[in-house]
Amino acid sequence: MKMEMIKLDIRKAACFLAEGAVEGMEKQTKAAHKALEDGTSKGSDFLGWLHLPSSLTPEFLQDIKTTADTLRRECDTIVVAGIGGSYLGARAVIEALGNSFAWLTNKGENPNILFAGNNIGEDYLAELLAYLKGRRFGVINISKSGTTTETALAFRLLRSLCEEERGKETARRVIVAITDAKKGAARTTADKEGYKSYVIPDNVGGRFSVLTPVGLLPIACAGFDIDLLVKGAADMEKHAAEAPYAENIAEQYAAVRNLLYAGGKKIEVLANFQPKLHFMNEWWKQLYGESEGKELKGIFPAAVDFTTDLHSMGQWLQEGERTIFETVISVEQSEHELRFPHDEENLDGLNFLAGKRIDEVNRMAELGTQIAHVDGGVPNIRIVLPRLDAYYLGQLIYFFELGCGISGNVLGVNPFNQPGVEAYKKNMFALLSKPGYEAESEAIRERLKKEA
Ligand SMILES: O=P(O)(O)OC[C@H]1O[C@](O)(CO)[C@@H](O)[C@@H]1O
Repeated sequence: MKMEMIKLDIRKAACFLAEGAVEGMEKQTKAAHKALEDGTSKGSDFLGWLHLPSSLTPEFLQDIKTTADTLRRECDTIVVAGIGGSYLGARAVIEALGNSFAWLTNKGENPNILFAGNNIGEDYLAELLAYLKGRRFGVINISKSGTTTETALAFRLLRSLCEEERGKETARRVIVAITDAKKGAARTTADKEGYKSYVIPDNVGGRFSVLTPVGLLPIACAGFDIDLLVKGAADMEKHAAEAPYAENIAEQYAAVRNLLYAGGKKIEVLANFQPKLHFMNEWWKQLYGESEGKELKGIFPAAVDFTTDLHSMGQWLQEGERTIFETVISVEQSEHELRFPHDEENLDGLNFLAGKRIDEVNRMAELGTQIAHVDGGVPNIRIVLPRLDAYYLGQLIYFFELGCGISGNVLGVNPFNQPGVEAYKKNMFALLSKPGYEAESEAIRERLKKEA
């Protein structure tokens, strides 16, 4: 199979900017990229993702595959417990590569991968436990900090059911922990129980961790090729390190989005025309949202699935407030071939499409949308993938990560922290009277009384 590089087309965005504006960003963008390479960027303790793809050894990847084989042999269902960066990357890749109806059509060749620990929904958890009862299930418990409430809660429930259903000894073989090297509940339990465990490197933040065991183990468990995924990322890493500005797609993306933002485009809408990319949207939203939304700055990352959402959000996108730009992930080739059917009666008047590839119709929907939105005042960036496979997803992941690091530096924020996430946690713990939060508990109760 011929391997190409994914492409970025910024022409329909650059036409909304002053002539030469993108070229004029070269110095600033290159400096922002260099700050990552030199380790002088804000948040430079968290640059472990930058050369991660090229540093993953065959031995390390083999170890992940061996663990995945054990889980695949011993489980018909694997629950991935994690939230944010501790599950979105794995889910994005698994859904992009998998059959859309995998959980219905699966005849046992692959375990079903389910996700938990990403909400506090009592019904969700109760229904999950009811489903797992009597099944040969295993758990991958993922938490960098090892202290996240949502994940810890799910893990308590899953571990106890797993031990109950499968016995303590088997549970030890089918529970795997991916967490900090030393601290946190997930680490302590894993060491005490003798679970197989992997370390999330200190210098890789959750949202940049998909190419660590956080993403690689669930993806390998689902039966997908992690060697190819990592190769795609490593090839993009090499491209980005060497390419001049005009050809450097991560730099170009970072430059254009910052220019659009400075010109009043406060919202970036990531769009796809393949339903399988829905969770890629979700992963991207966390990556850019947590990295740039701080110090009262940052593009708001929104996302849509087309053509589905053209029938719900299409009106707003076409004629709403002109503060948005669109970034479309475009896939050139689909994996199956299916043609538009002919109908004798032609009641819907669609026989003019009969015999055409459905993909061709989708492509025209994509082009028609681009023309309409650009005419409606929405700058458009296109990212083109030859096909949806592990190799090009690897490229896409690294492209987005690097683009994000560079873009955050251009914006002038620390792209690698997320202090704002603590605010809700602090209030929730105060409301639930967590030991150590006595003063906060009292203050928040007083406040609620006054506001009642
Ligand atoms: O892996 P952890 O430590 O459980 O964190 C999960 C997610 O929660 C956050 O820390 C926010 O609270 C994210 O940055 C992270 O991806």
